[in-house]
Amino acid sequence: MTPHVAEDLNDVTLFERLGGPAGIRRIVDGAVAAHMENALICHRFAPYADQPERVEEIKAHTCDFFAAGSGGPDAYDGRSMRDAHRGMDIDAAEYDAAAGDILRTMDALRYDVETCAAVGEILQSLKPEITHA
Ligand code: HEM
Repeated sequence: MTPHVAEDLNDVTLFERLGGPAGIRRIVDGAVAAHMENALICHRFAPYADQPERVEEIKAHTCDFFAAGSGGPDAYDGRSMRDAHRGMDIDAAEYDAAAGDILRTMDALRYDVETCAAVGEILQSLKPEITHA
């Protein structure tokens, strides 16, 4: 491999490594399905079981948020993470459960270790905004 090619590979954004909008959507679909089965947090999502349109909206916003935050072309113009979770009083264990669902979903979808680690770092950075909002 020539140095030039190696440099180009390093320039690939996280958004591209996630597989763009389709890849992010697969992760969000898998993570939400996992949240529904996760004993620690399923009660947070249970009220939406009979609101498929609202679930679709939340998923779409989450995809847009991850796309913008990973270097995608479109800006995220939705609510801040603090505003989206305000009043829920999500604790650290619940947060870690949700983050674990996302990373296990990525593992199952066979994302490489570096890409999972990059998402893990972003999730850690969001924790103070989302917990006890
Ligand atoms: C892991 C990082 C997380 C991210 C990136 C994230 C992202 C989002 C986004 C973008 C929305 C949509 C807001 C909207 O439609 O305007 C949302 C809504 C929601 N999130 Fe999260 N979230 C995270 C963690 C959590 C956790 C840990 C819980 C609970 C255990 C949770 C529960 C919810 C619920 C119940 C809603 C729906 C709120 C509503 O109906 O307005 N989220 N989240």
